Amino acid sequence: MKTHKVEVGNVTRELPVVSVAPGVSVALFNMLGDTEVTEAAGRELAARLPQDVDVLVTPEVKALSLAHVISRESGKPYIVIRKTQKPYMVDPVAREVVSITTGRPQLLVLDGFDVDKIRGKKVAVVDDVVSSGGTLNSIRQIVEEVGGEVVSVVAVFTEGQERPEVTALGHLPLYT
Ligand SMILES: Nc1ncnc2[nH]cnc12
Repeated sequence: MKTHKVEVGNVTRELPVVSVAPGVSVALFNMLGDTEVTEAAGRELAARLPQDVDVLVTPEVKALSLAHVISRESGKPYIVIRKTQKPYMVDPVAREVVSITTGRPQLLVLDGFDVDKIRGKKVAVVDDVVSSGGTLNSIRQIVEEVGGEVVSVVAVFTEGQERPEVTALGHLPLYT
C-alpha cells in the first residue's frame, strides 16, 4: 500500500494513502488510539496557542483526545461540537457540512447548555486535519451565532490548499 511519511513533534508515522471518492485519495491521519501522536501533537499545539484564547472548541470525534491534551497543557477548557442532536440538548444550534472523508452531509450541533461558555469569548478551534475547510466554516458560523469570536484555528495538519490562517504542524497532499 502506498504511504505518506509524517512527523508530529518527535514521532513519525507512515500514513496509508486511501481513496475517499472516485479520483480522490488522502493520506489518512487517524489519531484515535494513538497516544504517542496525540500527546506529541497536543503539546506542540498548546505551545503555539495564542495567550488571549479563552476556550477551545472541537468537533467530535477524531480531534477529541487532541483537544483534551491541549486543554490539559494550556489550562483552557474545551467544548465539543457533536455530530448528532441528542434528546437532552437544550436549544441546540446546528449547521450542516459535507465531509470530504464520508462524502455525505454531516450535522454539527452545539448544545445550548454550552452557549454561555462561548458568548463573548475568544475561541480557538481545534481539529485534526483542515482540508476543504467545510467543518471549520460551519463551526465558525455556530460560534459567531452564539456571540463568540474565532481568534485561532489549530490543527495537526492542513491538507490540499495552503491555509495560512491555520496553525498546523504539517501539511498533507491531496491526491487527485
Ligand atoms: N487526510 C485526512 N485524514 C483524516 N481525516 C481527514 N479529513 C480530511 N482529510 C483527512
